[in-house]
Amino acid sequence: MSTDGQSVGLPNYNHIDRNEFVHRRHKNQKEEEIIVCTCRYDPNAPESACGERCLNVLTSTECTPGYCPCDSHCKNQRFQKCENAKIKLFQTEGRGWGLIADEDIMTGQFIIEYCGEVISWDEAKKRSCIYEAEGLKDAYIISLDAGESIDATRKGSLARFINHSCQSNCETRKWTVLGEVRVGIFAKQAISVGTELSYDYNFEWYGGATVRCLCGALCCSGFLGAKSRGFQEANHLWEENDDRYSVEKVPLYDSEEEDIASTPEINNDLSLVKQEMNYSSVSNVFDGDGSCDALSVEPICYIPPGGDIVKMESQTASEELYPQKNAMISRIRSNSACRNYHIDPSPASTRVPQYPSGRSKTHVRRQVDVKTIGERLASKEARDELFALEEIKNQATCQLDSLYNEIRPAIEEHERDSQDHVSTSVAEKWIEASTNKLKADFDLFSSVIRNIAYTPRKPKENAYPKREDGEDGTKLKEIGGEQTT
Ligand SMILES: C[S@@+](CC[C@H](N)C(=O)[O-])C[C@H]1O[C@@H](n2cnc3c(N)ncnc32)[C@H](O)[C@@H]1O
Repeated sequence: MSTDGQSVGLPNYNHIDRNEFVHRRHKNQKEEEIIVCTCRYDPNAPESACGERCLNVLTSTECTPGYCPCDSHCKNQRFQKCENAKIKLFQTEGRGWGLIADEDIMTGQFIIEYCGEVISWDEAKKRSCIYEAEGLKDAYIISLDAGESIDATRKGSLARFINHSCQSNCETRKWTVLGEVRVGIFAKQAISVGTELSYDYNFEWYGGATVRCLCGALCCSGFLGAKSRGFQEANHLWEENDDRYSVEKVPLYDSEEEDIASTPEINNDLSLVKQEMNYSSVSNVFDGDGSCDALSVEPICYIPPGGDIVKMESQTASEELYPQKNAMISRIRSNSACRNYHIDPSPASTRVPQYPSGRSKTHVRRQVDVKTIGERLASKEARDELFALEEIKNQATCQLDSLYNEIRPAIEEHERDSQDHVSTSVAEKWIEASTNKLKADFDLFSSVIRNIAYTPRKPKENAYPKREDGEDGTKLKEIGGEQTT
């Protein structure tokens, strides 16, 4: 990467290429936790070395060096080997620094890791207060999960300079690397050299500042976080020609403006915000993640000089403590696994319901009782045919279930991110397994019907198991009576 010779005015931060753990040590990955894929390197097929079909890739986990069967050919160690795309720092108009592609980038390509200090959530809140008090305007904290965040304010990789866009060309994804979750920036689409990189911060807005978004996209929502529920509930957005109220003053924090408190009143020509708000600075915590890439903003806290942290529950409280300023913290609403493959989630999630904990429910189907039906048929050929077809059906069901479990994280992630396409290889695998299952079902059921209709039955007394009612007619009812519980 290069800075185009423009290091003057660069923010003061330390450049790092690896996360630094502040409140704990990096996990020591135990040998039994290492997942070894089944790929075999074939010099004639480069994709064989941990490409799209690699089990680890499918679960957003990097292969562990020394354990991958493809050894040095393994292509699934992009974070570890810093296989970054060529990118360049540049100065935007009004949004501070940004990054542009310094080469053509392919869809799905890993661009760079979002590195910083890994801190606890409490520490993130504390720091955001401090940054706020120090007057820092830009937010660099992203949340990893409910307990931890990455703060790239003081130490970080170049990913910290990627700006938000409502029509982004990148996304953040979480990957497990050597036992730790890491966040990477990936291309959502092909990106030509010279194009600015951006991702959707997906701010969740809980109150406080309204920050004008300067992404310039046609579909721009006007403010950072404007699409979030919190923002929409708190700020009535006025439709064109809606003149029930005239709004004279719509104070906004514009990221271009140096001194927010001295910003003149602005007549906002985008969506008019009903209520008057104080100018405020965005506290410097944000998130970047995949899809996701959600930047959530919530009121944080105020540290009285020498005092304890006070949680700001409402704007009123914050106004008292920080006249003209509201502290906010933002976090990624991030994926647990990335979208390395794309699949329509609906059939799978319908097929395998989940407990709230995320554990799969066993999907119980009351099946046609092939054994009972077979035992009651007089013809051995008919019985053998039924049992053989039942076996094929069971195998197809097992295959589909294990495939589903294999790619479940991705499917769930896909559901959250509403991706509109899936990778061909996974889609093909899924379609093949589903088709096999449907065909096996069909073959079995049609064989049952055919044999019941055309095969002589054993005399009632020899029938097994003995039925209470002993009526042959019940068998046809059973066949048609498959139901799901
Ligand atoms: C992670 S930093 C991005 C890098 C930043 N531009 C810099 O110079 O360091 C996030 C901050 O950039 C600014 N920003 C990013 N995208 C923006 C946008 N679309 N509109 C307005 N400000 C934006 C906001 O101040 C935000 O808090």
